[in-house]
Amino acid sequence: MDAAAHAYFFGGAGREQTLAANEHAWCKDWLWPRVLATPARIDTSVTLLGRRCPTPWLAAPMAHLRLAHPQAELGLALASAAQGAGFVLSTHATVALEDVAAACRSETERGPLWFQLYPYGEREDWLRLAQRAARAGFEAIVLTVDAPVQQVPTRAREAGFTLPPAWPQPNLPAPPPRGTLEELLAQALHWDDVAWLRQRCPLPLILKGILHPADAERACAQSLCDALIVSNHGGRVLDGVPPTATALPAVSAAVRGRVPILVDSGLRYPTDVVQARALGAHAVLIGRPLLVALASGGAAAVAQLWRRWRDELAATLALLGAASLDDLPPLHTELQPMPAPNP
Ligand SMILES: Cc1cc2nc3c(=O)[nH]c(=O)nc-3n(C[C@H](O)[C@H](O)[C@H](O)COP(=O)(O)O)c2cc1C
Ligand SMILES: O=C(O)C(=O)c1ccccc1
Repeated sequence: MDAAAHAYFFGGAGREQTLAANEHAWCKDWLWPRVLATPARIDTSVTLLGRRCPTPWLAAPMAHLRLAHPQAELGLALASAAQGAGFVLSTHATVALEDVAAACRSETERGPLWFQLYPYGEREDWLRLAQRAARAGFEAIVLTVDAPVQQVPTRAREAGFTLPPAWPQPNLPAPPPRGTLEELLAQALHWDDVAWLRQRCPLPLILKGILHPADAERACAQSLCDALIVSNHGGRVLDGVPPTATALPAVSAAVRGRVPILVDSGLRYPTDVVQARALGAHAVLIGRPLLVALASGGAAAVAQLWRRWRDELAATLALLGAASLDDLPPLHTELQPMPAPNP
């Protein structure tokens, strides 16, 4: 991949403080292992929106994957489906959503297949695209709400990143705003737009990009979503916002079990998934590690990554004495330093 594309994929907003903090924040609480308690069998599955998922992770929606590898979104989706991982297709994908759904259909042990929606154009344009995704076989719409205004990552700007001419983007609801601030502000989504879409959307609606517990409370109180994703967009939108590991417990407390919570940004090891789970998330999305795999070896490398993650998650659970993710104790109570037991 060329240097400018690399800067686009791996960069963040501003001075990349949030980008850096995301990864570190997953290692704040210690995992307390249990000995002589190894389960005979480990189950890595979770239940999400009434569906059994073989693994607790999905590939995060990422734009323009053809820049990373010619197999692009098709390779990432197929390898994910084959390894029991979920996949979220970006509005800015370089492959038609129908082709992605068709490629995944024959995988029997696949994870959830969701479509990420950027609400360009008019409300009817968003709805038409959601209906198209439903017809193709997608199982939910992920509405990204955290990036009404977004700039190209600092290092990508410095590297002069631009998309090649005639770049394929077959799933746009309408032409995206060209990028003047006035245009972006005028097109920004508001709560009443979410309510409008939710009433008409043929699929479960998931809000992506919640960090503030008050926003989570509002989404739940007004029944505006079927699930929400705690995300800071991998540190790409507003530098200086908290890492998601910091926001997650507060969001989880605000949600009070009303909807399932997913989280992304900075998860790099299966142990981070255990931390996320213990802090209140039901499942996670993984972004850039999959880009590394896709760019280095296409679908085969992605499949290898997911297999390694599943093995490592199973090993982690075994060492914690948990037979499944449902069997884990909550981190912040049981795994904080505890008073020494009486001798
Ligand atoms: C290159 C790139 C493109 C992205 N494109 C989108 C997108 O089109 N839609 C979206 O909702 N999020 C997009 N994201 C954000 C990811 O879905 C996700 O929130 C983030 O990458 C997770 O953090 P991680 O990369 O640290 O795992 C993108 C992220 C990257 C790195
Ligand atoms: O780069 C991104 O993170 C992203 O979400 C995006 C937004 C608009 C166009 C392409 C990607």
